[in-house]
Amino acid sequence: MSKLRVAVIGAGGRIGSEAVRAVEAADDLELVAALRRGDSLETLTAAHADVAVELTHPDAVMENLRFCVANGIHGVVGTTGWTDERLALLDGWVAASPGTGVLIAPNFSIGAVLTMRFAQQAARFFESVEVVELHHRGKADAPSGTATRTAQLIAAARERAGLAPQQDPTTVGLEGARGADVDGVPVHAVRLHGLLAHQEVLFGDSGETLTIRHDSLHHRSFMPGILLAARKVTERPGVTFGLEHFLDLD
Ligand SMILES: NC(=O)C1=CN([C@@H]2O[C@H](COP(=O)(O)OP(=O)(O)OC[C@H]3O[C@@H](n4cnc5c(N)ncnc54)[C@H](OP(=O)(O)O)[C@@H]3O)[C@@H](O)[C@H]2O)C=CC1
Ligand SMILES: O=C(O)C1=N[C@H](C(=O)O)C[C@H](O)C1
Repeated sequence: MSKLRVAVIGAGGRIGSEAVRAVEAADDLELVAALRRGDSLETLTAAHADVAVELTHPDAVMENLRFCVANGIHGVVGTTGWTDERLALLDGWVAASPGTGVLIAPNFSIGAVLTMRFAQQAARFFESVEVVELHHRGKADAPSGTATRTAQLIAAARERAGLAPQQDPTTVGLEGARGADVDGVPVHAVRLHGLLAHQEVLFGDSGETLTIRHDSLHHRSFMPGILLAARKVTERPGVTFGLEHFLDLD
């Protein structure tokens, strides 16, 4: 059987370089291109890539995806910075390229995907909830894509359960002291040398708290998710948001 032809865009980066090694090590995948900043996207078509793994920067991801989708190259996207406007744009491109699939995963690590799922399950049982994400100093953006997604999923679960919005009677003496408001869920971002990617979801109610914590200690933690997505995205036309849709979690 012929191997799936995979390219990595952002191959010189922290996660991109790990992805290059992971694709090279996979028996059923062939690394056909490894693009760094400044490399031409035409390399992807010249290399007949089936799938492009996009791991660059929020400023670069849209142009890269526009090119891939227009050329029928499936996308596996880890780059952050997703907004409703960006998703609508991508939806339009994909609609014009039938059969092409794009998976956007706020987090490729299985533990982080489970954290989001567990947080969704817990959300309706607790009066209050806050998210703390902690990352390395080189991170491009704040809050993390994972924290934003986690907060959105929690907020939706609370709303479905008919929970009242969280009240915060605190007087804020300094702007930012209570974090960012993501759909009513406070999200706090820590940037610390020595860390990689970590998240705590803190739930509280009368006389008890529940903390769900996940730690990515090495970029290897994202590789099984990336490889799985590369293998499955070719069978999933359209835009999919979240690796959980490619996993059997139930
Ligand atoms: N979904 C997930 O599970 C994960 C997502 N991420 C996300 O992935 C993205 C990258 O993270 P990280 O690896 O830490 O960042 P890095 O800065 O280490 O790597 C990004 C790389 O992309 C390169 N680059 C920038 N623009 C382009 C372009 N147009 N074409 C090709 N290469 C380009 C950069 O080049 P240069 O160095 O010259 O700027 C850099 O080498 C971030 O958005 C991050 O949040 C990270 C980890 C896990
Ligand atoms: O920049 C990172 O490092 C990470 N980015 C993603 C995010 O913003 O959620 C995933 C993971 O947290 C690592």
